[in-house]
Amino acid sequence: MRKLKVGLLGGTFNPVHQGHLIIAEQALAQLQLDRVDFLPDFLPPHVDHKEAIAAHHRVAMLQLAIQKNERFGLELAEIERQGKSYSYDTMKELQTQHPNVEYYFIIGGDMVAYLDKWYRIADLIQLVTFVGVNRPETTAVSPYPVQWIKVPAFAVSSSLIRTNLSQGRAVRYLLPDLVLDYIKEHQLYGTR
Ligand SMILES: Nc1ncnc2c1ncn2[C@@H]1O[C@H](COP(=O)(O)OP(=O)(O)OP(=O)(O)O)[C@@H](O)[C@H]1O
Ligand SMILES: O=C(O)c1ccc[n+]([C@@H]2O[C@H](COP(=O)([O-])O)[C@@H](O)[C@H]2O)c1
Repeated sequence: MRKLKVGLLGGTFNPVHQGHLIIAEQALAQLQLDRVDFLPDFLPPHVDHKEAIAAHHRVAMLQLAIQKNERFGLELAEIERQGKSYSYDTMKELQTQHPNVEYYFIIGGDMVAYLDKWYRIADLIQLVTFVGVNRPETTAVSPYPVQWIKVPAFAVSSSLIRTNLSQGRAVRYLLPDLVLDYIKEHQLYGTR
């Protein structure tokens, strides 16, 4: 039986934005995946501290953002496990639970250079295929077996959205309308 090909887009999603949706859809189409699951972290595994709003808000916004795409899903393993969200721990758990699934872990092209800093990277590359999101004009290289996809650059980030929101600047169309409505309704990121 053919294994199911599932993409995972891991991140903090603080908040989710169009850049995330664009790369998930491109990975789905270019690699002919069956599904892409968004994987929100509980605590980002970086050495430097990264603040994020409560997980239930980040998850609620993700649900609103993906609800119209039947091939997008949510993977809540890291939220349920709590603690630091090391990808190795997550993939070990998911592979054990779903042995009939082949996982593709989607990461921004800039992050590929830092893969050697990831927790148990040598073991992790046995569990997933990394998908590097590259810009059309650049060449992609890595000592690790990364499968590259080319996606037009859309330079939005969650930090930019948080900054704009807190300073009353425009963010419409940088993220889905429903997510922006949720942010305003719950007065997140300094909105009122
Ligand atoms: N505009 C974008 N284009 C391509 N990849 C992106 C973009 N924004 C985020 N990503 C990738 O999506 C994944 C999850 O990102 P994350 O949730 O940390 O969002 P972020 O916008 O990078 O957040 P922050 O600005 O808070 O650091 C990462 O692999 C990141 O590289
Ligand atoms: O496991 C690690 O050591 C590790 C180090 C850096 C990043 N990651 C994962 O990579 C994904 C994107 O990270 P970030 O910080 O860009 O949101 C997210 O799922 C993180 O858990 C994982």
